[in-house]
Amino acid sequence: MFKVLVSDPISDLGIQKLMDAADVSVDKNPGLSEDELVAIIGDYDALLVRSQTRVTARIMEAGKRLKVVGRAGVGVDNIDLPAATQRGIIVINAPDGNTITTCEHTFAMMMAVARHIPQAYLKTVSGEWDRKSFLGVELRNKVLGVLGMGRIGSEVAKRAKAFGMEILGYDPFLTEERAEKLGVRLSSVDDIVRNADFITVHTPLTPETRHMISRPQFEVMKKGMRIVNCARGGLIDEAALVEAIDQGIVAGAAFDVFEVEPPAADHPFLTNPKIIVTPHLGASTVEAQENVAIDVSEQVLNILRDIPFINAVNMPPIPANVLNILQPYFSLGEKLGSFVAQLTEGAVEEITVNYAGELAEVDTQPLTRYIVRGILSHHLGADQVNVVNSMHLAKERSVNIVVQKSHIARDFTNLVTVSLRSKKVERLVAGTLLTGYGQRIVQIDRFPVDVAPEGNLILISHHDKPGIIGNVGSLLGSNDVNIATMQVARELAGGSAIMVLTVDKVASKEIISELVKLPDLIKAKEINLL
Ligand SMILES: NC(=O)C1=CN([C@@H]2O[C@H](COP(=O)(O)OP(=O)(O)OC[C@H]3O[C@@H](n4cnc5c(N)ncnc54)[C@H](O)[C@@H]3O)[C@@H](O)[C@H]2O)C=CC1
Ligand SMILES: O=C(O)C(=O)COP(=O)(O)O
Repeated sequence: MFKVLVSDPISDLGIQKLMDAADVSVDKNPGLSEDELVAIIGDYDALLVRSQTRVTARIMEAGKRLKVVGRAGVGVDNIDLPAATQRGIIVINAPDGNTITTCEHTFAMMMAVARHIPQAYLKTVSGEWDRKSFLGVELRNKVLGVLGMGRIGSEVAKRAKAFGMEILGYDPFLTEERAEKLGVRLSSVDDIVRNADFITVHTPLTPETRHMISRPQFEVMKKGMRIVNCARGGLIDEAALVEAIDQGIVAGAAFDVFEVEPPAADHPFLTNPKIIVTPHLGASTVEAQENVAIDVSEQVLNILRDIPFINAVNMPPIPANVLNILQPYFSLGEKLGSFVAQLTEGAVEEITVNYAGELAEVDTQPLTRYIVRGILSHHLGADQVNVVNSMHLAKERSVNIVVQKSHIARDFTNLVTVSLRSKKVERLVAGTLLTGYGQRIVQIDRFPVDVAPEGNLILISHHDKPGIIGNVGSLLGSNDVNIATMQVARELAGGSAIMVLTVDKVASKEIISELVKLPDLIKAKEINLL
């Protein structure tokens, strides 16, 4: 039974799929402190959070069973990603489900700050009919600067057009072509800062974006501009904003997010009449909360059930066209890695992967992660290594990874060859997918073979002499080990040869040492690919 802890308020409807799963039990326990989480996290396989829970390295260290942290939303700045990667904890988010909701909140904030709605509301409900203090401005014909033209920024731009605004956009990934499609003028930060009547920020908080709007930017802004932050506290320098309001540069600001959340009781924003605030409500609609919870629950369920996943925050994304080519090879790659690791004696120093055929045309890094996972799992334990941390663990152990590519794959469409070098030996295995036959190992060291990489295998090296096959068969038979398939390969008649057997049950160590005593048999090694 997998145990999932939900430590922030997450939509019940959205996590229904998890709650209904027969193999999952869900505990909802929002609002725990770090110490309280550290005390209980050891029992859980998955943790579901929003932005409130800070998932620290301490929590992850205590989460000995923790496989996945699911963020029901976009921002993962509350999760220690390097610590997660190091421990092989997969971090996933739900980036699409709250885009429209957050965009609409941004618009609500922009209109509220243009028309002083919260301030007017407060006066009206207090019994004062004040129609003089709240003269607003129209959005029509105003210049809106959008910093960060990703999902939310682009949706804001689309809606701003309908309001008759002129839009300047900046994003390192915004192309001229896309800007034109969105009806946005591609601009620089400086352009936007100097010319906008309204600025809205929609970037993540990174060392580069931290205080992207600070004193030097406020100094050159149009007098009377208004600014909105429904992305992340810290993008706009809070102290510099208060100064810019005092200097009459900024006429109004609308903030949904703060550098420290919740803000201290004496935070200057809370008493400034020109600043309106909401408590990080950007994603808080029924629809968005259901969407993100559904997305994250599905992914968490797949990860817990070991169904290959394609996207994680702590792993580079795989484009769909590349995934189509690579995905069928993920399981084969892992098995080839495991196979060659079981053959190799001594500490692995170098892994060489050769991709031949169509595979050579695409970015094969995701497949390499599976191969390395297969190799390292043999030594470190399958529960310790996954595709998120496999490369990191190899690097940590100074294992050199060499990737080679060639367009010619002998007679196959694709061929994946994995060699391992240790101080003692160099071993090699190659595999492919054959239409109608599935996964095949087609080469072991220098011997061509045709073996399905599954189940219990015994690899025997021997001299090519008559009687060997019979002797091996009789010994295994007399020990009640049934041979399902057998392959023999040799270099030259009478030279060195190998035999690969698939057996129905694991042959004990004693049987393997009996095999080695047979005449002309050099080595026998059991390989498990379950
Ligand atoms: N207030 C709230 O409740 C919510 C806040 N958010 C936050 O909103 C922000 C945007 O979210 P999405 O649009 O979904 O993310 P996104 O990843 O689709 O867009 C972010 C964009 O920022 C751009 N960017 C990065 N560095 C930049 C820079 N120096 N200058 C300009 N652009 C830069 C990126 O290229 C990307 O296109 C995130 O910080 C997210 O955490 C998201 C949902 C709800
Ligand atoms: O999705 C995001 O990045 C958000 O900031 C939303 O945060 P929340 O899930 O409402 O705590």
